Amino acid sequence: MANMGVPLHTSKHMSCMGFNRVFAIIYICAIVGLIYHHIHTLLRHSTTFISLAITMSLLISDLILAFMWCTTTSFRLCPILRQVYPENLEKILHKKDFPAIDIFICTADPYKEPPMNVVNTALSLMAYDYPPEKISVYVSDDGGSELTLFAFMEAANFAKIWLPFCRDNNVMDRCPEAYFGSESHGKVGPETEELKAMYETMKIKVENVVERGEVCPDYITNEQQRQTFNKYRTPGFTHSCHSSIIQVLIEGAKEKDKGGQSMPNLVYLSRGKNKNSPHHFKAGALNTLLRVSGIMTNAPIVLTQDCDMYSNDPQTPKRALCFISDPPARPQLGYVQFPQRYHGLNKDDIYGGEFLRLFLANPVGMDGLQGPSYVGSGCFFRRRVFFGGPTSMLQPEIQELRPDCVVEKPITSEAIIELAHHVAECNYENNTKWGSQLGFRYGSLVEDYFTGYRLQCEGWESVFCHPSRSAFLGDVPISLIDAVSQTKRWAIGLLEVGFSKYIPVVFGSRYMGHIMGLCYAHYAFWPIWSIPIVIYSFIPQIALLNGLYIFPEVTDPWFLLYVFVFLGAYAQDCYDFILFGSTFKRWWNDQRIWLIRGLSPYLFGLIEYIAKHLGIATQGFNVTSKVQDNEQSKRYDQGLMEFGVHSPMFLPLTTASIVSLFTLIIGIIQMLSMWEVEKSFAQLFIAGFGVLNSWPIYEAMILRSDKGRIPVKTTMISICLASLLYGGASLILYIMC
Ligand SMILES: O=c1ccn([C@@H]2O[C@H](COP(=O)(O)OP(=O)(O)O[C@H]3O[C@H](CO)[C@@H](O)[C@H](O)[C@H]3O)[C@@H](O)[C@H]2O)c(=O)[nH]1
Ligand SMILES: [Mn+2]
Repeated sequence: MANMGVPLHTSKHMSCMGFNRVFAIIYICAIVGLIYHHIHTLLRHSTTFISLAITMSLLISDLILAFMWCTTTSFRLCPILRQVYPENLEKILHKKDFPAIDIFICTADPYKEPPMNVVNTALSLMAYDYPPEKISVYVSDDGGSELTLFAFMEAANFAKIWLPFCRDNNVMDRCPEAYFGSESHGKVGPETEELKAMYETMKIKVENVVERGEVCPDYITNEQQRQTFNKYRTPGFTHSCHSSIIQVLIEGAKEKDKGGQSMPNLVYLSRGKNKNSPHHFKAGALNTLLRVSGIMTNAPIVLTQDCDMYSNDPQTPKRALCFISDPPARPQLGYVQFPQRYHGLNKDDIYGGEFLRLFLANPVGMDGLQGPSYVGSGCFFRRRVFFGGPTSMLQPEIQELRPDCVVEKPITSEAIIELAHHVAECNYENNTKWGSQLGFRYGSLVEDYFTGYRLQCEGWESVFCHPSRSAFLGDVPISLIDAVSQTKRWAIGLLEVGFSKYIPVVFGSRYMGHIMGLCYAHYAFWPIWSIPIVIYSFIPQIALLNGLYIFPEVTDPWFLLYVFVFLGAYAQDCYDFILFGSTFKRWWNDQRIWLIRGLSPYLFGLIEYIAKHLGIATQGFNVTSKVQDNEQSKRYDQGLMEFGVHSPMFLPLTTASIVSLFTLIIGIIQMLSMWEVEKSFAQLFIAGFGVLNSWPIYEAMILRSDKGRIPVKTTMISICLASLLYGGASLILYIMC
């Protein structure tokens, strides 16, 4: 935009857009051809039950793959890249007119999310290069743990030195752990060493407390603190059953840092819970944060952060402001989303933890439409979006929570504290619109996706901002079981939206247009990828072992169509990766993890979702562990896949890899003895591709002896399953023919 000649942001279409559109048309023709071929085979050549069943399963697989390809393509039709110019901000908006920001940090379990890490995240955000009196940091502790509170009491003290230090030395890494762990801190001078020692002391103290599981008496310095900690020790207090606890740790208006400047507010909150009322996991925590912050500061801008996502760039709020303070550019702008990026990924990213598509490529694609979806962290919202659509404001149940209400009393005043406790109680939401029409939406384990989707359906737009220096950096799972468990939770959450009355292809398309509807459908139906992946991992192989050829011969022109469809999709996927700055090896690992997800978390997610609907099981929000085990980290850094434990989630993987290997060996022997490669080539190729992808699995089964290898039990069960599959299939064939 041009505001008095100085732009705050600019945008341009990505140069690949034209190519993407042309390629999409060609590829659609190929898909139509393929489906025609299947139907033709089905009607003409499927004379037996077996051939009918096989053709049907291939048809279903390819229909699902085609649908998913269409949804993926909708991200490629209108990608745009943006530039922001935060240096121009103050030419347009005076610093004193910057809007206030309420920052929310969620944590849920002091043993999976070490309080010291949460503290680091909070300190990095408090140290933003932004007027401190306009920042309030609210920490939500769903773990209801005195350990977390203790860590934050320590952090409040440390902040008084840390904030002026960052400001005076113009530090970039404002997360202490990152700063002291990097090279840059050596250059500043002796005061740094002193500060580092202080930080280490705090860290040891906090880690000590966590290890003991309680705050020991010598760490409690005054009567007020004792009373606070006693709240956690009253009889009947458990992390899932207690009344709300709110502690103002820094009252910005009253306290000054060591440099004499004002400070941001820092508020600790553990919402009330009891066993009989649902707490809605993170969405519930965020809504409580919205209300408590509404009562205390009611800033017009809200930033939500996961506890591991520390700030990597102090300019970030100003970048967000470049969009928010420029209403003509996007009149209905509801939020500015920064990508989730991670530190500590291993070189080739074996678990595809970067989620390049999810967090980078796809949002860039949606940015050219109505804007990216919300991904749970690193998102600056206008508070107003939580109270109805842009033109239809919804009233909250009490006046004080209106987004335009101005708070006049200090945050520690008795009236404010009392009301804050009241809105944080577990029964407060009964008979209100919270979670259905107000705030973050309930009903899905991926509250972020669901909330963003509902907001965009209400008419809100969004913007994707991804400066070259990552705005935030978080932790990634470093073992396969953690990675697949996380994806499984997402899969269940996504299906909860996909098969609800909000089904994106219908509901979303109606309110946002078909392309946006397809984008949202892409996520909602992620888990159904498991159907074709499972079919292609077993059927061609088992068929070949039984002498059935199910694809066109190499000399058949239809074979060329298969080659085009396969290579086209893979090559474009790889091209996208390189385009977004990744590497070939990372792409290769990403396509492997996609297959693994199809065989494991998507599949289990689908099954558990169905079980839940039949009333057999329920799923909670299993927090991803952010604790680093040294030995595990070492193996992760070497790029080894970490299995280590026996889990049913691994069985489809290991079984499929055994079946593929066996098929490849038998197939090659057959080929050498009969020279009939034309017929079996496609199936041999699929088995070979499976083997290539399964390499780390064979290694972990046979070659490795470290703790991360596949347990013998898992291998044994998979061998049995593979034999059963083969035996069962042969038996059916024998009976039917
Ligand atoms: O009952 C709960 C459960 C979780 N959390 C917090 O939610 C955040 C995300 O949890 P995590 O275990 O790290 O899940 P991830 O799968 O890594 O998170 C991704 O997926 C979630 C949806 O499943 C989103 O909420 C997140 O923002 C997104 O980063 C963490 O800060 C937790 O402390 C709560 O506050 N209360
Ligand atoms: Mn996380």
